[in-house]
Amino acid sequence: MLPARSTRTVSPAARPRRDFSQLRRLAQFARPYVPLLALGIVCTLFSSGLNLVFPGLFGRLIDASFLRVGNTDTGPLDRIVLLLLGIFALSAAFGAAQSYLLSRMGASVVADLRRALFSHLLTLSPRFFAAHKTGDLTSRLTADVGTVQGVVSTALAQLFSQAVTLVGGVVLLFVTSARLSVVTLAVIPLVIGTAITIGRRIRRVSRQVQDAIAAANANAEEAISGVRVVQSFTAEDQERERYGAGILVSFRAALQRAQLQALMAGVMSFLTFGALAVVLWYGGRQVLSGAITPGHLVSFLFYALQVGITVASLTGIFNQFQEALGASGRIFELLDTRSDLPEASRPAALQQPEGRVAFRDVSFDYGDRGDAPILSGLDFEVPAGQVVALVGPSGAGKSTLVGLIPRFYDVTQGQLLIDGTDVRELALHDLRAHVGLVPQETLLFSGTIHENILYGRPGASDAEVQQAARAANAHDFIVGFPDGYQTVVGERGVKLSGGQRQRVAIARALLKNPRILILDEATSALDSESEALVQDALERLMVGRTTFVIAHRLSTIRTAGRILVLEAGRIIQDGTHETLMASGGLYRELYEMQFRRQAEGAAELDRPAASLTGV
Ligand SMILES: Nc1ncnc2c1ncn2[C@@H]1O[C@H](COP(=O)(O)OP(=O)(O)OP(=O)(O)O)[C@@H](O)[C@H]1O
Repeated sequence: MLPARSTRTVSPAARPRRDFSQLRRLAQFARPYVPLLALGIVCTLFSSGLNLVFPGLFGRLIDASFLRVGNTDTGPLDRIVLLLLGIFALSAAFGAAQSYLLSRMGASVVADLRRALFSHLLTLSPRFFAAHKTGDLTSRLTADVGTVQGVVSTALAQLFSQAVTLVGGVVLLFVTSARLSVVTLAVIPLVIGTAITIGRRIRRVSRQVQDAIAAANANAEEAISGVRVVQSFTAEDQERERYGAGILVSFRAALQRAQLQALMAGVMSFLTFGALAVVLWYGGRQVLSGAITPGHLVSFLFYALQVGITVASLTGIFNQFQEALGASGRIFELLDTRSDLPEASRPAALQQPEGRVAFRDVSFDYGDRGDAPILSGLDFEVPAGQVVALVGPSGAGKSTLVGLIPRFYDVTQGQLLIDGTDVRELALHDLRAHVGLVPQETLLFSGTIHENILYGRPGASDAEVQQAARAANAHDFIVGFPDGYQTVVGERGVKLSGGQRQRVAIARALLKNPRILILDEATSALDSESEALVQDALERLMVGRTTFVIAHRLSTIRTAGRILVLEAGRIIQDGTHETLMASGGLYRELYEMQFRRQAEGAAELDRPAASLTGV
């Protein structure tokens, strides 16, 4: 949730300005579709203009027929009805064209808005995603943008046609009978006043509804993606309650909104039809006194009805706009969020880096805890091509350290240099193009194995994909599937085993061919054959690259060119396996503990993770 989002207060003077700027921003999204909009407006003018003709014709129809009882000449009546039919047909055709054109514009604007929002989300940093729940973000992409869509397409179309009808209707009211018009229009300030007062409250509550739905969505998203954990802890009731509580909040807010909308509709309806009754009474007296004909009164009533319906539906549209302003506020809030990883205005070039990495007196904290920094005083240099194993207790800061290299976070103090250039001076895209990442929890995207490997370098040939898969020891198991490389892996790769997923991820990294590699070795159980295949693939992947391994396996640690031992965010030992074993200290302790466990053959404990990085 964004901090203080729903409780933010806006001074009354600031609100209209903000509303206006939001509308202007929405309008900017509509700019490419101005021709469509213009054509839509022309159709609206015709369709609504034609609709304004018929009350006048109705009046003439009355005077030409009902008041001439006994007259056998039906010519005038026939002509008027034919004219009416023609007008209705034309108006319907223009109305349909208008509806299509403006809806098309709305759908286009909304598609652009969704694309812009998603594309912007992808530029935001891990810090942002750590602070926002996925469900809340997807809710903005779906529910909020959907609300805006309603307005941009249908409500906008209605707004134009109602505006034309309103202006035209009022003019024609005066033409038909100025006196009656004054009586009718006296009610309009009341209508507008009500619309503004209640509308404002509707908007506030609408935002509460959207906020509550987003929060509930976020819970649902977590529970669904972690459904195995939920089920294994038989925590279904707890999750039901949590989601139910969120939905209750949104339900209550929605009820409040419905009450306000109902109140608005009721008041509007009474004001409109009450005014009509008054007109009927006053107009009837004028007909009786012979001041106007019955046809005139009928025309007037139709115009008044049109104007009344228009005013009432305009207030409905006004409501919709209020809702959409609430939703677009939430959308623009996201679009306005800037990444906390500023891009250099003139980035240094990084075409074919060697892959030297240097930490210069680096300190780092996540900025959310006031106490000691997570990393402090890191000062070391890794020559190109060296394999560095990071070892240390859980929470020592190993993952945090490697996360600084692709700039998921910026150092709080000091400098991180690649080939002598501060990473903050490089274009983020260039930097990351040269850094490969094989995380512990391999994430594959739903799609085929081929697509997942190709992710490493879109545009690579089939032969290159296969070559990478072979080097990653993945080719054999892939061709063993009936669909081979076209096998669909399921969401997050669930249809593959842990070891298979890792090897696909290694193939993906091989295809990317980065100069710098970050490897978080998996701690999850792999049988020894699978582990040997993964290990073999990893060794091939590391060749010739500067590699940082968060090492859990004895074999990796022994063969690493260098070992850095981290404790509480500081490097306390730096050397090779042999030198560190010789000098004693934390490394030897961790190593011996693990070795002992392995020697004891304790099946559950013999995984290196338990001792070298997990104590
Ligand atoms: N996104 C985050 N926001 C705030 N604090 C974090 C974040 N990620 C990690 N931390 C904190 O930073 C510290 C170091 O965590 P880190 O994940 O780097 O340790 P680690 O050595 O990799 O541990 P492990 O071996 O258990 O994975 C921990 O105290 C952790 O709580």
